[in-house]
Amino acid sequence: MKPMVGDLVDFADLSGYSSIEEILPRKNAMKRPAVANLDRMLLVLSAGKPMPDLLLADKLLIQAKQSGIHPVIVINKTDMDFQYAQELEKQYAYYDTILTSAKDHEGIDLLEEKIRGKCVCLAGQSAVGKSSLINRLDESFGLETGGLSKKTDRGKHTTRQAELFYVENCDAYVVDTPGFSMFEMNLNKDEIAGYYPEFCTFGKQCRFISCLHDREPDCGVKQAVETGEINRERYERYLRIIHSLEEK
Ligand SMILES: Nc1nc2c(ncn2[C@@H]2O[C@H](COP(=O)(O)OP(=O)(O)OP(=O)(O)O)[C@@H](O)[C@H]2O)c(=O)[nH]1
Ligand SMILES: [Zn+2]
Repeated sequence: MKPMVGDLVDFADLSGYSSIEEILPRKNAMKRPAVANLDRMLLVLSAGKPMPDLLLADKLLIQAKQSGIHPVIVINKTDMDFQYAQELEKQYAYYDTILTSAKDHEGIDLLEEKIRGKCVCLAGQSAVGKSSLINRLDESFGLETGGLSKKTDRGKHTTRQAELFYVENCDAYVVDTPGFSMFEMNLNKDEIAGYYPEFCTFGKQCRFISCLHDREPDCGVKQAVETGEINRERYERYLRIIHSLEEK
């Protein structure tokens, strides 16, 4: 077994260095970012540049739930577009969500509440502000942060590897991870809906137990999309995910 960030290990203290003797059993592990033993995954979205890739966000939320890790959505850069930040919050109304601005030191108290006494990772695209938020938790970390590429308006991938920090005033372990955009899911299309908290409520009204909420008649989820109880954009991205899995 290869060690992962977040692993608990038995180690031997040798002169000048330590050697891992055994990796202890993991309570969970995620593939992307590759981190073990998490209590929470903090999915960081940007309300300004770079514009959030919400398909990636939805896939990461599915992965967290599949791994048994509670996701928290952190909508950062609220100073750039507060209205859009609120729109995102609405779109993810079924999730635990906080609004922050690492630049203006806003919402850092909420972030502290979410991580207190826990082991968490910050995940998401490059340049959404993961390292900046960790710096706000303890300025002595002095993590390097990066701007956006002028050409593409995308992040520059400043953080290159996952790294664990201990935040003393919250008694929390926080993993900073490199931003990424590509994400392949290893799931069957009929499993996906079960990872959408809003679908679980309305799916009970579907005529068919195995309803994929796609082309089936009398579908509770589709009805809830029509009445606005389920966010249409979330639903349309769900269809993109299951159709891409069908093609595979
Ligand atoms: N306006 C604004 N800019 C921010 C905020 N948070 C971070 N930034 C800026 O966004 C850029 C990227 O921040 P990082 O903290 O490096 O982002 P990251 O998510 O760690 O990026 P990677 O390490 O590439 O994955 C930097 O120029 C930060 O100063 C914020 O709340 N508001
Ligand atoms: Zn249905």
